[in-house]
Amino acid sequence: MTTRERVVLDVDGLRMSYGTTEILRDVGFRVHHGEVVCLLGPNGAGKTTTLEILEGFRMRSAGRVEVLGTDPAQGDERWRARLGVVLQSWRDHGRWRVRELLAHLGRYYAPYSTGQTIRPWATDELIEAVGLTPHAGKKVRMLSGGQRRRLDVAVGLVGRPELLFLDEPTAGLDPVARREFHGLVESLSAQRDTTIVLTTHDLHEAEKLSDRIMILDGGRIIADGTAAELARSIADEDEVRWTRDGQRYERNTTESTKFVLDLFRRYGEEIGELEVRRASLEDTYLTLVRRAEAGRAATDQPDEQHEVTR
Ligand SMILES: Nc1ncnc2c1ncn2[C@@H]1O[C@H](COP(=O)(O)OP(=O)(O)OP(=O)(O)O)[C@@H](O)[C@H]1O
Repeated sequence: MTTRERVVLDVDGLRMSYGTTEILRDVGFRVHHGEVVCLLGPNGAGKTTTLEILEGFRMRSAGRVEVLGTDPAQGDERWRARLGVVLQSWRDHGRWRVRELLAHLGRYYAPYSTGQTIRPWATDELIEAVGLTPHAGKKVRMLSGGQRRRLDVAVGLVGRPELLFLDEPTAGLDPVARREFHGLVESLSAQRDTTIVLTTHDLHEAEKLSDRIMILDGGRIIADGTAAELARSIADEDEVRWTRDGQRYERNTTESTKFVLDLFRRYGEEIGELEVRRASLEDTYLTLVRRAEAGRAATDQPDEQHEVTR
């Protein structure tokens, strides 16, 4: 078995209720070593709940969950040290300075170093990787929102995790910070050592970063595949548009590459303004969620919600 085939996350029949409200009804998926998987879904679909269950922070109502071969409900410190978590909400360490905080948190991971993975990540190197070098000596409460988010990411990475959970990691980041964060995820993913599960509402980000996209809606995974596979599931035709002799043409085809090749063979340089358009991830996402919601509309009854603490 290659490492790429190793199952890192194995979820089957996962259910979760808050009081009488069932949030997750039947969630199932697998994630393999080295994959970057993005969990999409409308507000309130249960993405954070799912991540919290996988991270061992929240107890599920039913179903089978294995994370790095362990049920998170029984995960010990050694298991936890192999995970990195970037939560949606900030847990305050306002009085700490950035470098001190990361060095302090890093010490927890030192006993879990292995021959292959030196833990923790060297503090200044990590600070550099998340673009916080100019702010390394600042108190956390003096950081801007985006700088805090970078620190959140550093906290998630300090133990050089095998499996990294990122809950809306780029919320609040400016375009430059967002681009840098994407570079960081891409470099982690290129090494194929870190498996990454992230949630985002930025579909461009999802498409750019992930090997696979899962859409959670109505308590179930309603789609699971690459962005191209999901697009094919709603429309198996691409739209080809071109101009010739000042005239505009349009054609839908399932074999756009062959079609364009034939077009050039026939008309060569007469062809101008060629465009091949596949359903975007946004088109696909909206169609799949609308379809799923339409399917449920007749049967769903709104429930009362009760707060449940961890
Ligand atoms: N502690 C809690 N007690 C009761 N209900 C909760 C609790 N936490 C979350 N919920 C409810 O569970 C549902 C799913 O919440 P969750 O935060 O998992 O969704 P999400 O998909 O991450 O949403 P978003 O995209 O808005 O972050 C929501 O309806 C939310 O109100």
